[in-house]
Amino acid sequence: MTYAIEAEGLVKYYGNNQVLHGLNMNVKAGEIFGLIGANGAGKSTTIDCLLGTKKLDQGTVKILRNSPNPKQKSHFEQIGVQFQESAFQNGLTVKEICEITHSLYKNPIDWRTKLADYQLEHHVRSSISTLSGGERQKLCILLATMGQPKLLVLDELTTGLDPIARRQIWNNLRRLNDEGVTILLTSHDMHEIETLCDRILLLKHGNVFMEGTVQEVLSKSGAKSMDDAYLQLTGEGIR
Ligand SMILES: Nc1ncnc2c1ncn2[C@@H]1O[C@H](COP(=O)(O)OP(=O)(O)OP(=O)(O)O)[C@@H](O)[C@H]1O
Repeated sequence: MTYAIEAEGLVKYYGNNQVLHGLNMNVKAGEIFGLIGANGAGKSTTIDCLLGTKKLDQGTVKILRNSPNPKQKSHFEQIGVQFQESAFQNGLTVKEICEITHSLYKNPIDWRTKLADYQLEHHVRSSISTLSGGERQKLCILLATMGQPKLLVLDELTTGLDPIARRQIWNNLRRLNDEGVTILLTSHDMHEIETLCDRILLLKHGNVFMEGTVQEVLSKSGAKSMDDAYLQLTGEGIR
């Protein structure tokens, strides 16, 4: 079995607040893996620790068989990342940010041919600040794929996207996955998780609460949908 990510015993504190409590997590090469959990469960922190953009207090991570090191260009070129809030420099146009990102990689995609996949072809000369939230989100995902990554990491993938845009993104991700790209994503949209993910890990208070295929999680919970399974498993019913 080849793993794209192997993480063992992850511990992370912010000051005195322990956010990850010895988390173990493996993502198989070629799968779409969903990290789910309530607000504050530690999903973004986990992703940061896996990527090495935040320092672990304890534990080990192998990502594409190496220790995470965002400064090691040849390794990091293989990992495409879309963070929750992408900071764009003020005033840049779509074309400019694409050209800048393109120049960072050894084997970049021809981004102009991909704009239509993200419904951005009419926005090439638009300033990023004038894009809608959903358009900006799509641009983030396009930029994350610029270097032809082996692993794509997407934090809150389709937040703010309308149902059509969401499906367009899902199709794009499936296509990338069919081409061999491993995908790690977080989402609060259980329908999205059910539709896309081969396996999921439910994080609760910084530890594994449950993991398995969507089918396994559904049958363990006895629920018919991931939405119901999520509410039942976490016991976080609506009051
Ligand atoms: N830089 C930070 N400094 C201090 N505490 C932090 C920091 N970042 C996150 N936290 C805390 O760590 C906990 C986990 O946060 P994290 O962002 O990892 O959760 P999450 O599961 O991604 O949440 P959400 O679904 O709301 O995005 C939260 O209690 C949060 O307040």
